Amino acid sequence: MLAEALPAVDALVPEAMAADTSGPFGANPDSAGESAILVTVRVRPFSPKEMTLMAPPTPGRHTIGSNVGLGTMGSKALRKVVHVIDDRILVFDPPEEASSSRFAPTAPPAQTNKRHKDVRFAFDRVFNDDATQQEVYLGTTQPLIDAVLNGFNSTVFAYGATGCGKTHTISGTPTDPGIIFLTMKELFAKIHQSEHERVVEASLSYLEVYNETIRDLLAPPGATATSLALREDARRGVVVAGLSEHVPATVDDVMELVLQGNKNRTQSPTEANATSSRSHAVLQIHIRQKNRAGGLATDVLTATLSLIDLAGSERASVSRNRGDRLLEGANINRSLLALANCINALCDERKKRHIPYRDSKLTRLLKFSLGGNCRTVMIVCCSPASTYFEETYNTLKYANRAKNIKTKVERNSESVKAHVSQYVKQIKEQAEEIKRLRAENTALRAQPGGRGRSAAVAVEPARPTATLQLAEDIRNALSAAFDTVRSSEWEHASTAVVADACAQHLEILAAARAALAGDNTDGTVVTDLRRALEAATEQIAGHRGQVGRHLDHTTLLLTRYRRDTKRADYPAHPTAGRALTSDQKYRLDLERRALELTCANTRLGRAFELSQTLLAGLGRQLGTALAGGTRLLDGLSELIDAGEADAVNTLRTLYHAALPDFQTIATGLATIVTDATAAGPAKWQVAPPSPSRAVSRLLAVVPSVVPSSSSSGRTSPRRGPAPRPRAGTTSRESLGLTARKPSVRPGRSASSSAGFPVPVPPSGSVVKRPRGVLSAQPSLENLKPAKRPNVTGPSSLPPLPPPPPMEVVKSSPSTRRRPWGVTPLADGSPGASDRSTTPPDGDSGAEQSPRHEPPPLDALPARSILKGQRPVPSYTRPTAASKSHSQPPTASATANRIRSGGPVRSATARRRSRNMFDPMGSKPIAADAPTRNRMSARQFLEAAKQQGAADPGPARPAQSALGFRSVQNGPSN
Ligand SMILES: Nc1ncnc2c1ncn2[C@@H]1O[C@H](COP(=O)(O)OP(=O)(O)OP(=O)(O)O)[C@@H](O)[C@H]1O
Repeated sequence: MLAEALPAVDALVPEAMAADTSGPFGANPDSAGESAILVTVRVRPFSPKEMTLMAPPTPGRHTIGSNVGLGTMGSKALRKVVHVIDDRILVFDPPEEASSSRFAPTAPPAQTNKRHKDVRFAFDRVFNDDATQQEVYLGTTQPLIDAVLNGFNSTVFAYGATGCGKTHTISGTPTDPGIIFLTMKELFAKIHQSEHERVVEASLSYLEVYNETIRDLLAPPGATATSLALREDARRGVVVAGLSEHVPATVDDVMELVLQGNKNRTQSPTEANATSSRSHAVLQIHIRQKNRAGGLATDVLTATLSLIDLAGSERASVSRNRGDRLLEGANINRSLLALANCINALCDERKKRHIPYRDSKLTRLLKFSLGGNCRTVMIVCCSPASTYFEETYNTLKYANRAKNIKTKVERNSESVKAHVSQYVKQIKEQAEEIKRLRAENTALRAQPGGRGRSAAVAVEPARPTATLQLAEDIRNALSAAFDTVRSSEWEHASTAVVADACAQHLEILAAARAALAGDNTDGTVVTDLRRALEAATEQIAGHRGQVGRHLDHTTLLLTRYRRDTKRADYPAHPTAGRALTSDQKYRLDLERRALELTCANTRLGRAFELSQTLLAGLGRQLGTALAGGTRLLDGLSELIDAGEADAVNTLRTLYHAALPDFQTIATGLATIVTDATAAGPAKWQVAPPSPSRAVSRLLAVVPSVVPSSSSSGRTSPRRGPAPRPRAGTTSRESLGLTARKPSVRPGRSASSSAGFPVPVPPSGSVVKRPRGVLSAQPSLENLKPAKRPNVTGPSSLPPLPPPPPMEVVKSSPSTRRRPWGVTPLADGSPGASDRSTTPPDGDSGAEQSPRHEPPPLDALPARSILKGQRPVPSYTRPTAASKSHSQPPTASATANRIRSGGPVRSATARRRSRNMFDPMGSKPIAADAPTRNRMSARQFLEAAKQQGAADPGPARPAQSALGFRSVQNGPSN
């Protein structure tokens, strides 16, 4: 029934609001276009003081006065003049009956004839006195946040009479925060949410308009409080010049700034409000944002959210303010009147052409909020008490009028074309962003059990844990250790191989020496020599094969271990702090064994290489030795038909001619063995021969081959007594092999135990060593070789048993050839062509070398002495130059030819030459041996067998002297 009596609510609602059913700003609050100011009303509850003035609910008693203001307070009881019907409609000053029956059930029934205004107002939203701060926020400001973030300016201002709850609504209390806190909280939350998409910059300013002056509430401490000027900017709107701007990072920063500004705000107690704000406060948040993925032109959105707490209007007559308060009230009222005029003008089509914004600072500040590009929310605060009757009524009337104000909102979007330099900046920013995100990602991963929001990011390889690190350390330590010993291992291995091989070489040499030093011309000498050489060759070849097999075996093992090591991967994530797992131990063990094998493999490889080198060297040396032996045999074969004396002399000549070859070999080998044994004992799995072993083996044969300097020179090499060293010769001790009983002082000449000089370098000189021999210097005390100055040439060879004087055997030239061109002189001396004082090959080196004096005749074999003949001097090794430029002056022409490989050879000799043993296929034994085949020891033996079978040579001593038959059947004798 009452509802029917009430005027139609819809008639009171503006058209714009009638169409708006979905929200305070219509269906799409973020769309551009015309927008009406959102007008909301909040009715505060009665204050405790007002509650005491309320008329007791005594029935039948008139307790509510007429329309009285504050001036009438105390004299008459209060009544409620604002009745909220729903969230959009309120009734101002309803009749008592209606009030009592419908709006105020506790109020007494009206018993007066007083006329009530009974005006209904419809607003966008009406909040009753029990509305919470959150409800007010959600119904007024919250929709603006998205608008601001979409580039729309927005303003929220609280309007109303003093003491009606404007500050309470905008700022609130610490326990019940108002719109500022709630707005900032959500605004910053949304900014953080969009951080990965947009760069949002937020700044804040806070000012007050007090007595028509603008003051910065956040001015830095110490700054002079000056009135700030207002500027109008076509693009930015109204700007307060000199206003400080602050950049809060969080909502806490905002609240700190707001509290600081509130402290600075002018506030004074008045009769109406103990905490009356005497100024208009304007808090502005400036938002500037752009997309992170910007192109050539970047859209920059800017917007300003203004939260304004106006000062309350007051009637001077009622507020009883004096002095400053009165002045403040006058200014407040003036600015609010200017605001009311602007609102009236904005709503009046006729006056719309001129809006009096300039009438006050407040209206100038709110110019764009009321009539410009801005979404505006007006929160009208009013008191329900009758003491605020006039103020509330006027406020509601203005608010109702403000509903007609329409603003034209536009998105503040600005397209900023990026300069090239902008790209650099962007790249830098994005690089920093990536860095920051990576750090954040790493931090999130480091959290135990937490993947955080980076779970979607590609999983990086796991960082090594402590256990894995331990395993790595162990492996590295193993590697380092093996690397350290590897070089010394090589050294030892080399030494061992060289020492072993050199001992064998010396044995060969000793055997050769023994064979050649004898006067056995029946062929067994050369047979023995050949046997010794072949045996040594076979031995070394066998040794080489053994090393090669070791090498193959270890290579195979190494490959296998490496493959297994690859298979046994570390567990992906071993648990930190635990001991190594069995898998890890297995892998480490594999690695260790692989490393050991690597070392062993290296050692064996080195040994193999060395043995190969030595074998090659040995082959060359054997070839050289056999060349001499073959020449000797060739000579022997030629001597078959010669007379005994001639043959013996020729043989001796040949012996002396071949000897330098062996001496040279011996010199090199002695150096090798000295150096090798001095390098120290080798720790090698192939047990190296100890120096003492090598020496003892050598000594076992050396005494028998030391050439005797006494008597006949026919001393049996194996059975003869040990020779006594003499001046110019070298004993065993001088070789350094029995250094415990040195017989040669340092500095004196020395020769090897085999009767050969040991080339010890003089101080500062360099001794050329055979290939494959280590350069280690002798260091063992008992193996020091004796020093011998200037022993580099054949001229330093010790004197050897000279050949006996040639026996002149008269024979017919037709039957008795003189194949070697020995021409006896008439006086018993060699002929004029026989330059007995020079080597038969004309070696010029004789001039540089001391020539050995011939031994006394009685020292020569008796049967070889020929009267009037001078002994043939010992020869030095012929040089290539001497071979090519000079002819042997004397001695046997055959011997010279044989020695020089000349063309005059017997068929047998040529055949022997073709079968020359050259096991390693090394360089030609001599330049004059073009037809010599390269044969292995086995091939050599085979060839010998075949030749022996094919050409047994019934009575040719030369064949037996070659030793072929002896290889197969033993020495012929
Ligand atoms: N909704 C409300 N709920 C509870 N208390 C309120 C409410 N609104 C206002 N008050 C109280 O009323 C008193 C005055 O409020 P407030 O200071 O906010 O008024 P005002 O409009 O800001 O006055 P002025 O214009 O003089 O500054 C304060 O003590 C405040 O706590």
